[in-house]
Amino acid sequence: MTDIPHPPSRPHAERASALRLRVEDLAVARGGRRVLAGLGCSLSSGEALIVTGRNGAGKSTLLRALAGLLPRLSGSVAIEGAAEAEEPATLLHYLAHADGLKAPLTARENLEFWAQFLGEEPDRRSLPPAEALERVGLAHLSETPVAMLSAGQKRRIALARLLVVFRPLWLLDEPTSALDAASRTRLARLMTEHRALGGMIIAATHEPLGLEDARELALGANS
Ligand SMILES: Nc1ncnc2c1ncn2[C@@H]1O[C@H](COP(=O)(O)OP(=O)(O)OP(=O)(O)O)[C@@H](O)[C@H]1O
Repeated sequence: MTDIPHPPSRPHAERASALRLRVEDLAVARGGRRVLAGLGCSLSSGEALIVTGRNGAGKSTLLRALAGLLPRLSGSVAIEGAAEAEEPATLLHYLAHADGLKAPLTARENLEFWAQFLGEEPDRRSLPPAEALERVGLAHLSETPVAMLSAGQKRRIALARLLVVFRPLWLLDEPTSALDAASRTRLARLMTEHRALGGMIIAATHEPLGLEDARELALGANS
């Protein structure tokens, strides 16, 4: 077990509970073709939004645009209630299709890397890497190089990354990909806990995620 103390509470933690994501008239193109147009939605602390639609409908495109990884043709994405100094990118985690892990490093080392890389604002809701691994049921693989893990185990470490630095907005692209039934149950619990801490979740999925009271944004009618 890694002995890393919980970081102290900071004002950042208090502000997060009053945040609101507001998306207005968003348009995004991929490969020169308009994929999303006139899209609007809003999300407050504790709320979740499920993004659905057929293959190619634009779910990943939406998440990438919200994460600031794709330029907008038009429209706006704002996180209201954040301090001026806080860039939107520092208020969110983006879980992509790729797990973004360093194969030669152990599960624990990967999480320690992310905790140092992302953890510029200590928050009492951030978990030490060892505890984050426990929460995804991988404490026993803490010292195993990621290169030796299965697809589902890697996905669970990528999910543990969300826990080592608290960020209010989770953007999850098919988060259950490669997860077995027990891991899906754990993920549902983690999402419920994140919402209870004042977090917001937008998840693109083809499957039920066990997110209670989540609203749905169905893409694809005109794409
Ligand atoms: N890198 C890219 N370059 C050009 N076009 C792309 C690129 N990635 C996706 N697209 C196109 O953008 C559109 C939306 O793709 P996107 O990946 O957002 O769909 P999706 O709803 O997430 O699909 P899936 O359910 O298959 O994951 C598709 O028509 C796709 O062909």
